[in-house]
Amino acid sequence: MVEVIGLTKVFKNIKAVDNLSFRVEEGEIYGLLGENGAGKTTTLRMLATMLKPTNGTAIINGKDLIKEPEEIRKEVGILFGGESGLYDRLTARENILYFAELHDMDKKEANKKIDILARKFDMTEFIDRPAGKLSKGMKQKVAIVRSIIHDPKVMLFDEPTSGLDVGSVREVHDFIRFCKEEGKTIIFSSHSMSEVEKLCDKIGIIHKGKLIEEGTIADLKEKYKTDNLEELFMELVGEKIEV
Ligand SMILES: Nc1ncnc2c1ncn2[C@@H]1O[C@H](COP(=O)(O)OP(=O)(O)OP(=O)(O)O)[C@@H](O)[C@H]1O
Repeated sequence: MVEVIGLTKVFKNIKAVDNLSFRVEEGEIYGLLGENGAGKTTTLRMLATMLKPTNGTAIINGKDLIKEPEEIRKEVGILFGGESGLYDRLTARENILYFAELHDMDKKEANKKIDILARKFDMTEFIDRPAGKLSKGMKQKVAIVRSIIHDPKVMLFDEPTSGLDVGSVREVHDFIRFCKEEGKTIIFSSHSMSEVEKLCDKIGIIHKGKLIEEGTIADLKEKYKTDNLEELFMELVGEKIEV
């Protein structure tokens, strides 16, 4: 379970995230939807302890983000879109093992787990090849396994499909559904309502760092009397721009 409480991040004169609060239950996929610069990445980086909040906190599986960052790190996995951040000269396996070591995992155990996950995600053919020689989709699979090697209970996805082809997008979506089946708590950021609509149980619309609307797909359709959530999103965000 994740409960975000008044989370705020100020960079010099920019309030990137402004008093954000929302809650995600176990086994639920929460879609954080917003345009470029809305504050999605900053929110997820704070939840992953990669950035220190200016204010507010989050309770992740009973642990406090501010008071127990080391504990939170064990609970959380994060997958980014775009550059996968792998070391090109290391093999896919070595990249994952390096990350497993940072999480104090036993090397033998980690290797066993990599073999299981490599079979699951159809990676056995390239798991021992240098990451620099892999395609974008293959690299994203390596990043996927790296993100769950320590078996986190909470998964954060920051626009994980950006720059991928249709087949790879489907694989990432399948992985997100797999995480849900495993009972993980999932927060997924995107600027595409159709992508969020396909995957998420609940949506939070974020604009200029603030949560401006929240609900299930059915709730939002009912509230705004529309089936076209993409249009609704543009309207909500557009309205706020004019204010
Ligand atoms: N390290 C930083 N220093 C200064 N400003 C930053 C920093 N990181 C983000 N910002 C600013 O904070 C705001 C929110 O950025 P953020 O990356 O969280 O948005 P986003 O919703 O993830 O957008 P995108 O879809 O483009 O990734 C933007 O105005 C951005 O310029």
